[in-house]
Amino acid sequence: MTLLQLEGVSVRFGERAVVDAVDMAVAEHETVCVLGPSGSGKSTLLRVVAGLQQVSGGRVLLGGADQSGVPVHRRGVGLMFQDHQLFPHRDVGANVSFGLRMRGGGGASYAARVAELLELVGLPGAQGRAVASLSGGEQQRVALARALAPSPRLLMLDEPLGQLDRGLRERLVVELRGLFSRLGTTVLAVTHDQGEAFALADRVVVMRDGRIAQAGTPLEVWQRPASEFVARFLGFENVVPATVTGAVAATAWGKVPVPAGSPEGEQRLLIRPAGVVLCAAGLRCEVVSRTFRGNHVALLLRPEGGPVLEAECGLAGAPAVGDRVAVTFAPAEVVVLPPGH
Ligand SMILES: Nc1ncnc2c1ncn2[C@@H]1O[C@H](COP(=O)(O)OP(=O)(O)OP(=O)(O)O)[C@@H](O)[C@H]1O
Repeated sequence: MTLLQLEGVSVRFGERAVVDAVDMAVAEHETVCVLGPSGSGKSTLLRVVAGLQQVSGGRVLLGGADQSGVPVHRRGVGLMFQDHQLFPHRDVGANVSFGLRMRGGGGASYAARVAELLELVGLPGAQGRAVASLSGGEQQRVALARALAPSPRLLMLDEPLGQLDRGLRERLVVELRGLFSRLGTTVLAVTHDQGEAFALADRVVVMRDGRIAQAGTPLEVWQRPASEFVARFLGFENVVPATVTGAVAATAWGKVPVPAGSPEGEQRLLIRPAGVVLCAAGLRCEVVSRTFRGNHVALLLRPEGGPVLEAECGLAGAPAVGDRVAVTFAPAEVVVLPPGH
């Protein structure tokens, strides 16, 4: 069942279309992350769904009902912003119950519900704590409890973990995913951090200049970026012009095998770092840098021809900076990118 449907939604500020004829759907119980560089229109899209931003064209439907003219508080959506917007002078309990008061209802039941929500977000018994005494991560949990309090049919998160340090973000993202799947929450999140989006989402939507550049599962988008823009946005740097003939592409790095059925002719080629394989004989390179990344080593190589290459190798036997190595290319990690963009 589709919960949220955007049909040709546009938002123009003056001449400029910040959101440009976007079609998008979010199914019930699904988590969709909108991903894109700063200024690509992500927040504007969320604001449209929430009813905080008028559309210049198109429709927003929630549960099949057109939302034009429906005010924010009648849409049944929960919002959590980057700067969590907690009331600094109220305690945790008051901040969470604010979410319930907005909806109205019995005061007596608040205490039990607040306790339940704090339990849910991993802050049991924190009702009486001052907001100012909480760490950034704890404040984020309170903001989440507040957003979840009225049981919104759609929870919207804008850069939910934006200000937290990386370690904490990685932990919270796993917790959030578990929580949303337990609660069956439908989530629309926006972030510019692809790691966060990929960890959280069932489906990601990559935006560029107000348009959807690609939509798909994290795996689909990661494995088959639809354009050079998406590939580079995901952090892939090994992209070069190539002439594809059959199963081989001629590039500045020499001949590179491509997957069977790849389009022929003048193309752009992406080689994921895992596809740049150290070997005894092949394209000769010098190791410019190496970075430990937990379970592998990321290498930057300067080949004898062509631009620098990003490669990956195992921890054991990783070459040192300045070493001379040779590489070949694994076709499974090579993608012929569609032209344009
Ligand atoms: N009220 C407004 N009036 C004019 N321009 C606006 C307004 N709101 C947003 N914009 C512009 O629209 C563009 C998209 O903004 P938006 O906040 O949606 O992008 P974003 O992808 O969420 O970026 P970020 O990741 O930096 O938050 C930006 O260039 C912004 O300056």
